[in-house]
Amino acid sequence: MGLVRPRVFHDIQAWLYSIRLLHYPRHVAESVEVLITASIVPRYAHPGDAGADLHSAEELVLAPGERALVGTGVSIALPDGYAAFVVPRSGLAAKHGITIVNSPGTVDAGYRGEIKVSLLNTDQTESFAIAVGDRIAQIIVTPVSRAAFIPVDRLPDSQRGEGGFGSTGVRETGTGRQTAGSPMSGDTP
Ligand SMILES: O=c1ccn([C@H]2C[C@H](O)[C@@H](COP(=O)(O)OP(=O)(O)OP(=O)(O)O)O2)c(=O)[nH]1
Repeated sequence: MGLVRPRVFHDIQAWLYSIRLLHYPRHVAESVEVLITASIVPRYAHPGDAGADLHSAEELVLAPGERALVGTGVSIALPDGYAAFVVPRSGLAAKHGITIVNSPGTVDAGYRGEIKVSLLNTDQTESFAIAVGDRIAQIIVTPVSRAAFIPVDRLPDSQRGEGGFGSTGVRETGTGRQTAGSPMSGDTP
């Protein structure tokens, strides 16, 4: 069982990390080699970033509410047991309402075609112009398990049971306030 330390201990520890008297534990994840053909090779902007930026290979304008499948000029060969996920950039989403229709887009290990991004302009009034080379999305490469699905008549019990789709509400419980969730099958009353 882990040692339970008071909150003040962790606050002091965080301060020692910030003034570099203690070294924050570093976990250097193993990197994986991914063969690529690309007009612009995706790049991680900072150490520790999960996603590498994908660039547009096309020039286009997305009108308000419009979507388009945009080429990136990138094709990859992932090792078996890996997948890549194409996900939105938070800055484009927050500033311009640009998102990805099928986020996360799944790139299979066996796919050798060009990676494309299904961009959507959710802004109701502003068009969004994209130039060749603009960073339009990011790609996350990660190991994936392949499931062996085993049909059974009954699933084992669990604490969550069938509760889902907002069954725990929105507000923190234990504050004496009513949570905002609506009862769903599997909820406790
Ligand atoms: O955002 C995405 C999503 C997918 N793909 C590519 C890679 C992926 O391996 C392939 C097929 O994707 P998916 O399996 O999601 O598409 P599908 O609609 O099920 O088509 P398919 O019948 O070809 O599998 O398309 C992209 O380039 N960008």
